[in-house]
Amino acid sequence: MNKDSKIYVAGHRGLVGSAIMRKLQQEGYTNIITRTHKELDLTSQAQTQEFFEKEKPEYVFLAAAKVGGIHANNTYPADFAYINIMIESNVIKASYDYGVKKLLFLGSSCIYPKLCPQPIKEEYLLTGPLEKTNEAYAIAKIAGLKMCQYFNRQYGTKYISVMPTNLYGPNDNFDLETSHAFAALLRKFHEAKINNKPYVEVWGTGTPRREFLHVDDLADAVVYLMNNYDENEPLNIGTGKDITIKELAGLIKEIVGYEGEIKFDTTKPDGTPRKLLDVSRLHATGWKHKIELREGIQSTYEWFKGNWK
Ligand SMILES: NC(=O)C1=CN([C@@H]2O[C@H](COP(=O)(O)OP(=O)(O)OC[C@H]3O[C@@H](n4cnc5c(N)ncnc54)[C@H](OP(=O)(O)O)[C@@H]3O)[C@@H](O)[C@H]2O)C=CC1
Ligand SMILES: C[C@H]1O[C@H](OP(=O)(O)OP(=O)(O)OC[C@H]2O[C@@H](n3cnc4c(=O)[nH]c(N)nc43)[C@H](O)[C@@H]2O)[C@@H](O)[C@@H](O)C1=O
Repeated sequence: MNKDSKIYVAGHRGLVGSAIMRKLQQEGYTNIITRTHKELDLTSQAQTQEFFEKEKPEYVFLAAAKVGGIHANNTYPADFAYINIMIESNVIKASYDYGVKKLLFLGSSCIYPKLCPQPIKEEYLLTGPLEKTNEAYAIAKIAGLKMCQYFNRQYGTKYISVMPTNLYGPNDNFDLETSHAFAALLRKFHEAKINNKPYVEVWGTGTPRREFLHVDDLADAVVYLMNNYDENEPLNIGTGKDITIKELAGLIKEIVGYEGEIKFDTTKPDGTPRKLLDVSRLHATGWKHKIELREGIQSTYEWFKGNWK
């Protein structure tokens, strides 16, 4: 990308899209175009085609999607499959039709089989059954990354796909029903502290292991990869380190300064037992994360206290 290349960030107000915006602006990119969901519904083929025809972006970061935590994924599988497949199909096809030079597609670590060997290498894709709580979303994301590869093969496009681990940071979704674990736990411990609640409820058994990456690191990685990665194979993005949900809850509790108890609600699902990414191919590109988890929790908590309402 040149500093004046026309860059479309789809989903620019979300957790990932807003971090990509900050990164591009910091690095001096001056020609970024955006549309809110209300201005452009990417599930509409007609609206998407019209937008690409008019704007003709040169580079596309596809960070618009229907996203949510374990409960949302498990409750609304039709929405997760339908909306994501529509957005991907429309943006990928319009990018081809209107000559986009390069597109970066955001997948997710949940595309890998539920009981994969750990750490998960990119080649384990489609080698076993998926985790049921997010199967619909995973199927949609697999369709997206495969479609990128098929367009590259048939039409010679330059589409790359990345598979990030669980993300957190500013502009996350803190709704307790639909959010991911990190955001929910940060809010729960904060509210329990200010309301003097005797305990915080953590879903599931606390034994599942997850890998957490700060979204500013993710944005740094995707801008770097847009400029430096051209392979057809999807690339994992993570830290290469994981912890249990119980350990995460303990860390957040400590950083928030909450002194009550933690209770586990085992009526809630655990999801996949472990999904630690193998990041050796990512490291071989020359990129590595910078923000460690403790520091990331601290800065996200500061952001949350100042910005979340
Ligand atoms: N969060 C995570 O832990 C992870 C996220 N990812 C991937 O990163 C990407 C972004 O996720 P994240 O930032 O967390 O999600 P968010 O929910 O924070 O943001 C999604 C964005 O997509 C927009 N959007 C949704 N539907 C439409 C639509 N029909 N038309 C136009 N825009 C739409 C939303 O706009 P609006 O707000 O106006 O509705 C919002 O800006 C996704 O592809 C996700 O799979 C991958 C791994 C982990
Ligand atoms: C990124 C990834 O995110 C999703 O997968 P997930 O990692 O299983 O999602 P999660 O972050 O919501 O939960 C992680 C773990 O944490 C536990 N947990 C404890 N307490 C709370 C809690 O209060 N809220 C939530 N949501 N989970 C909690 C929860 O029970 C589970 O064991 C995919 O659907 C898919 O969208 C995807 O790609």
